[in-house]
Amino acid sequence: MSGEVVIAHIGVAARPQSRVADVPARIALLGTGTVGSAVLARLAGWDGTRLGERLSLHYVANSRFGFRPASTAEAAARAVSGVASHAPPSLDAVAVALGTQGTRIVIDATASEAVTERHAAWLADGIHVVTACKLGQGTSLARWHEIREACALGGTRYGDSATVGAGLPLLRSIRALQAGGDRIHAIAGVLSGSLAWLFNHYDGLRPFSGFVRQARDAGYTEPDPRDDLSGEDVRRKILILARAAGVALDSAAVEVDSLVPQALAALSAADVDAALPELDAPMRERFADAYKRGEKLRFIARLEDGRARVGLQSLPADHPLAGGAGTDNRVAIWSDRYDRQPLVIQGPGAGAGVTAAGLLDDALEIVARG
Ligand SMILES: NC(=O)C1=CN([C@@H]2O[C@H](COP(=O)(O)OP(=O)(O)OC[C@H]3O[C@@H](n4cnc5c(N)ncnc54)[C@H](OP(=O)(O)O)[C@@H]3O)[C@@H](O)[C@H]2O)C=CC1
Ligand SMILES: N[C@@H](CC=O)C(=O)O
Repeated sequence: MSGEVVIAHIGVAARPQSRVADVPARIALLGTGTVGSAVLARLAGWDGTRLGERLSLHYVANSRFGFRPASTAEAAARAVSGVASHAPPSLDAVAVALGTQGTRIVIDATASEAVTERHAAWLADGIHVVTACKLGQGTSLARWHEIREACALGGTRYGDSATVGAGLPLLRSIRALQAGGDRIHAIAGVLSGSLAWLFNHYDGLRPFSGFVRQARDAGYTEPDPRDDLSGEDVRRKILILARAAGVALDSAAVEVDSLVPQALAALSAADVDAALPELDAPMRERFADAYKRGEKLRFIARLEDGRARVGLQSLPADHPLAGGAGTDNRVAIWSDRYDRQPLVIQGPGAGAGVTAAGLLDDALEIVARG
């Protein structure tokens, strides 16, 4: 029914929200790096298709400039060219560009604290947020609550599929189990795509630092690879999973065993690349110890009995969590129904294409639900 206005009530104390049927959702994309440019490419590939008709891009920004694109193809080209004549980026411009009517969605493909700080305000104002950034739900418990409350207030949704497993059906499965009355007992597995890739490729012969550079250049690491190597990225992911599973875990309650030597941790981001060889000797030693026992190194997160731990482990080669290839995440979930044999979910856990697809899946789901 073209032109019909629907009043949607989602969540507790939802604000009335108008939706004009058959009008595409208005999108703002923040971040045009590895993930953001793949979002633009996927959107541009949908031009003229049924999927493309559901989403309309109204604002694009990175840390250097922001603009209102004429089309997704133009946005993709301008974002890549980085033309200096664009206006500076503005987070205030996001809501203005999205307007006040219809379904409005911010896609956050940054790792920015400043952008994350806006999530709750957008949600409370009726703007949905779809994010690859883990700083919203994977840091303080207070912020996690703030986001839940803002969703309830604004009648909005927080699309988080890309925050864990780069869009793998992990959060979705945990929520589906709970919706069916299951309690989650434990979660364990490989949650970092870059660390999976590193330990699937490191051979103890060539320098570990060279593999880190390759993983960074392939777009698997965080903008600062120390966020992966320190276990911080995995801490955020296990927190997101734990909270989704009903365990209100505080960030400080996760025990994290970092791979980053003190000297490397203390450097500014600009000096990290040159200092990556600091990793080589300690990693060679850990690899050699595991190799002697016929074992494999895997960076594992575990949640059990309301406690979580994250760190590098040496596992027998036939251990269920030692499998997988490339950037594979491999996660086991124990619940009431999966009490002896866990549910295991495995697949690529980093990379531009899968992450962009996860973000746009969430955006399309919001559009479908209205
Ligand atoms: N890479 C992957 O495989 C995955 C990444 N993620 C998450 O996706 C997010 C993005 O990662 P990735 O694309 O690899 O990172 P990149 O460093 O490649 O891109 C980050 C982008 O964010 C932009 N940016 C930074 N600050 C702001 C700001 N205040 N406003 C607007 N844009 C800003 C940067 O601008 P500029 O271009 O000017 O530097 C850049 O375009 C991260 O949170 C990461 O954890 C999640 C799953 C998988
Ligand atoms: N740096 C992250 C990217 C996805 O979240 C990882 O290595 O898993």
